[in-house]
Amino acid sequence: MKVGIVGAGLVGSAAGYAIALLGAASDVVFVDRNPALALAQAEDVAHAVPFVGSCRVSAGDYAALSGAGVVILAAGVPQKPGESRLSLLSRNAEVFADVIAQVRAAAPEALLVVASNPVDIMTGVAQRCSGLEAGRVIGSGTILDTARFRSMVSDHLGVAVQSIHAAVLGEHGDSEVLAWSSAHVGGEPLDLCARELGTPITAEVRARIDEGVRRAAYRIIDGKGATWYGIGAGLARIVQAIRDDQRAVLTVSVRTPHVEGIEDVVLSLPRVVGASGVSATVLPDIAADERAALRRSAEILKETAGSLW
Ligand SMILES: NC(=O)C1=CN([C@@H]2O[C@H](COP(=O)(O)OP(=O)(O)OC[C@H]3O[C@@H](n4cnc5c(N)ncnc54)[C@H](O)[C@@H]3O)[C@@H](O)[C@H]2O)C=CC1
Ligand SMILES: CC(=O)C(=O)O
Repeated sequence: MKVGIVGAGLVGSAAGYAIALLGAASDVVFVDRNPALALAQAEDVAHAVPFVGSCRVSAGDYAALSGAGVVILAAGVPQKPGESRLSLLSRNAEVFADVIAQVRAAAPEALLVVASNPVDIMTGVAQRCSGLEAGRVIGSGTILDTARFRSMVSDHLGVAVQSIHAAVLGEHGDSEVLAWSSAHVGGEPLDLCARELGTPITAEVRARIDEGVRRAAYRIIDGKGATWYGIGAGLARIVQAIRDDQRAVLTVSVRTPHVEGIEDVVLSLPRVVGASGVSATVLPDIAADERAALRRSAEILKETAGSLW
């Protein structure tokens, strides 16, 4: 499968690198309004491929996206230190108005995978501009926050991250909801397992992990200006699920008719992801306070999106 990446900056190039190393695509094509950057990223990523396998990596204009099964949208501006994701909306909505029509003309069959922030709202903008059905326009949403959550729980318990099943729901941003009540470790409820291991989830532990996940992007941006490796791998994971029709359950963002009483909102829930995009949602059985927080997150996204779609 050919994967196009529009926006060959830090996130786009990290996604291309992860896709190439994982062998998640036969071809990766970078497109950027700065063609010299796209070409340089393609050349650099291509030089990693001989160490691991085979993937053709190139750069081009929109026409080069022809035949792509997936196009990742990572164009636009990132946050500055201290800035929230939602503050990027008007600037990145303008970028998408320019990009989506050209992507659709070049690659009409492609599923769109959105990374640009605020990713939930940008996913709604991409869905509206593209005219594609909702499940074919997938925001990376909280796939990264879920990875951060699982990683911190794994560190706390001293258990492999692959054995931690836990999800972050709602906005990819400040109002996101860590679904503690539905978290499991190797099939056992998290609280029970944590007590058995002698590493209970006390109120302090919970607050530390909640803050650690919710503030991760701010911390990393303070330290190195941007985040890219985590989301690069998350985008590659979505591409794998589509390419292999895995029907994997991933926390990604799509336009959703109803969430906790809020209608027509774009946010993350655990979704079944395969060759046709998102085909179903698996709503976890979460505690009442988490449901209320999910409703609040949906309200914030709905209010911020305003009349964008
Ligand atoms: N969803 C997530 O979890 C994450 C999302 N992001 C978001 O990803 C986006 C990209 O971030 P970075 O790669 O760090 O930024 P960057 O500035 O390194 O790259 C953005 C690229 O977009 C290109 N671009 C801008 N307008 C364009 C247009 N009209 N057509 C084609 N290309 C255009 C720029 O030339 C640049 O190369 C930001 O909105 C950022 O907030 C960043 C990290 C995680
Ligand atoms: C920047 C961003 O959205 C993140 O790292 O979560």
